Amino acid sequence: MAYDIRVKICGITDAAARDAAVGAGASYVGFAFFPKSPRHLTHEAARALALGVPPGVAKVALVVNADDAALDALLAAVPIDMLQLHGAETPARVSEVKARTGLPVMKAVGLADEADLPALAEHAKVADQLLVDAKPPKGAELPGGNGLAFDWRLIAGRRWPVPWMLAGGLTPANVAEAIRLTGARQVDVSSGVETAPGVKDADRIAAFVAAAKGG
Ligand SMILES: O=C(O)c1ccccc1NCC(=O)[C@H](O)[C@H](O)COP(=O)(O)O
Repeated sequence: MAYDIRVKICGITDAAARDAAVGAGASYVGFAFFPKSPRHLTHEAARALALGVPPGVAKVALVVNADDAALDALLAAVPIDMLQLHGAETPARVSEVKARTGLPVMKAVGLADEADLPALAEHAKVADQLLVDAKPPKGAELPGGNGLAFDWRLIAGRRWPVPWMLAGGLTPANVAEAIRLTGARQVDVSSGVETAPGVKDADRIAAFVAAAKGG
């Protein structure tokens, strides 16, 4: 049976991956703007990729603790539909970014244990969506996109008053079980559809979307 699960393919770095994501039925494509990331894009590269995304597929820009000048420059250069704040942004900063940009904002919150859950509730008061992700290990280079899962039982049965997306260590092999355990209606993947950091694989993207949608 096929389910109405919405999929985001994050960290797209080339046209082949973008087209694979769109062709497979992804609802969102994510572009990363974080220079330490193997998925980092220049504004020029992102603009070219974004212009090839059809209507109906949301273009998400992932930023980390971006200041106003960085956001202004990004949005002047790249046609974006949603911002994903993936750093230590506070709820107040989420509100500021929404007001300044006029774009919907998805706030990523990393989970390792129960102590991390209140941050989700706080951000749910201001963000348009939540990205419920694994907390990066101490000292990690990247605040996300590490291919690590958290214990999905932490959020089983929990709900927030805004749409949310499950992320962290998802793969074509485990995404159906993750959806079953958590009740997620949206899922996000980066590492799990790559052959190497930053190198997306079209077959893995297709397999992930099919597995997520129950097909
Ligand atoms: O992907 C990156 O390199 C990255 C860099 C800085 C902040 C976030 C980053 N990625 C976030 C994601 O790709 C996803 O939204 C999420 O963390 C899941 O990633 P993965 O566990 O690799 O599927």
